[in-house]
Amino acid sequence: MSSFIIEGGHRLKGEITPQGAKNEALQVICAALLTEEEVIIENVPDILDVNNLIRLLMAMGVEVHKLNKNTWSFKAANINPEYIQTEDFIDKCATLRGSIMIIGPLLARFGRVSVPKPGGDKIGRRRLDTHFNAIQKLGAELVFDEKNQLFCLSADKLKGCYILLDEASVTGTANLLMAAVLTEGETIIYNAACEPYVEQLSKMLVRMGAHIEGIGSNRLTIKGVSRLSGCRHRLLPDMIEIGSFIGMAAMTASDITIKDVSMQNLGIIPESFRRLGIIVEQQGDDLYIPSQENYTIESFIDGSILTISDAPWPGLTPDLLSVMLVVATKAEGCVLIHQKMFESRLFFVDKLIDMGAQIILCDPHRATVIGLGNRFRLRGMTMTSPDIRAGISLLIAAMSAEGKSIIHNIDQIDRGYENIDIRLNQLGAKIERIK
Ligand SMILES: CC(=O)N[C@H]1[C@@H](OP(=O)(O)OP(=O)(O)OC[C@H]2O[C@@H](n3ccc(=O)[nH]c3=O)[C@H](O)[C@@H]2O)O[C@H](CO)[C@@H](O)[C@@H]1O
Ligand SMILES: C=C(OP(=O)(O)O)C(=O)O
Repeated sequence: MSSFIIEGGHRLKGEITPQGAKNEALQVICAALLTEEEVIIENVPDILDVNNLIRLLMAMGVEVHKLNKNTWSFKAANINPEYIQTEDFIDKCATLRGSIMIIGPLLARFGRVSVPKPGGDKIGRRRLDTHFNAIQKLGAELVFDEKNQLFCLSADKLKGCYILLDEASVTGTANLLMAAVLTEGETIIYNAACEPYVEQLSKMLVRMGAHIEGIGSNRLTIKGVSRLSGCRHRLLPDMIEIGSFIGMAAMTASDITIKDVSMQNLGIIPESFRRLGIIVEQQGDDLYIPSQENYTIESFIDGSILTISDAPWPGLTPDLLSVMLVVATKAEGCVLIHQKMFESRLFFVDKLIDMGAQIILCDPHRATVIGLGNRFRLRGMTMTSPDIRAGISLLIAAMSAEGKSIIHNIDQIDRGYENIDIRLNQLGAKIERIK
């Protein structure tokens, strides 16, 4: 496992361009399985999760070519049905959460698929009922092979119907949508996740020949077609990386411009950082974060302590709460961070407490941060990254801390941030990668 050695206290200056979005990449790469024709995807981030998914598709028999640094071509004309039964397939699926989204396309195209519990962050229970309950409504049969912990789905024929999701699951919506576009008849998905990445997937599917109405809303109406064609698709910038850079700039009192952020797809993210007192200026489609010595957390209008909590889109993404929590440790004022969706994502605060931050972990979902402003600087420390977003948050903490820090298990960061050490060092950070 690799580690980062970070020398804290360096301010960053300059411009940084966000990578293509990890969570969109995982959806649209799976969508390439829906057609025998070539699908070209641009702006693909060079990160562990995406590379693992590409490796999985290659092993399945998909013809894959890297056309240039961030552009890939996929042709799923000859998928090997036997490989999908092998241990190697199961092991590869288990490396990432996104692998669950091969179910919809493979079931719709080949009538059967078996997958293990997917990998991804260990941030609490991550059930898949929404995926399987919905796909069963389309007519698939589900058998859970307890001994091998495999979900086995089969269907002679899928048939469109009305489906009300029990929760607006992002990967669940994507999976069902990908099955529905090749399913006979009309499928209505209500309580669909409607974040920009699902919207992007829908637009891509329409370019491939699918009929989808209600794109961008939580009610999608799909009229199934018998085949889809190839297409070209470009990923949006990664909103979680953009948010991470905003937080990093604030914590290190840096002056940075985040280029080409696709402002209309950031939703409530810039405003949420503003509530922590951070100046986030829109300049065309860039975000400028000026160097700030101090920032003060707002209170609610009635004077009570601010709460920042996650909610399905257009609410605030849960993937940025760890970053916001770290940012609050250096602010003036108090905030309650309420992580509603995941139950084990806040445990990393013990490391921040060891660094000197004042945080009360109220329960697995809530932490109160008492910002210390400039009265105290975090101390550098040795720590291990438990998950992707805790990882980037600890990196931000280490960059602002006094002295040296070491972060182990940085695979967790590499899962979602492309060459983060190299890109941040170009702006003035001092991060060394050791194998
Ligand atoms: C590969 C990928 O795209 N991963 C993202 C995707 O995961 P993923 O699609 O796995 O997450 P889901 O949207 O299914 O749900 C995430 C968690 O939130 C809970 N939940 C969800 C919806 C809801 O209305 N109420 C509710 O409580 C679920 O029970 C679950 O514990 O969406 C999550 C929520 O934005 C993000 O954190 C992940 O980064
Ligand atoms: C939770 C995340 O990823 P995954 O769903 O892939 O585990 C994340 O990106 O923050």
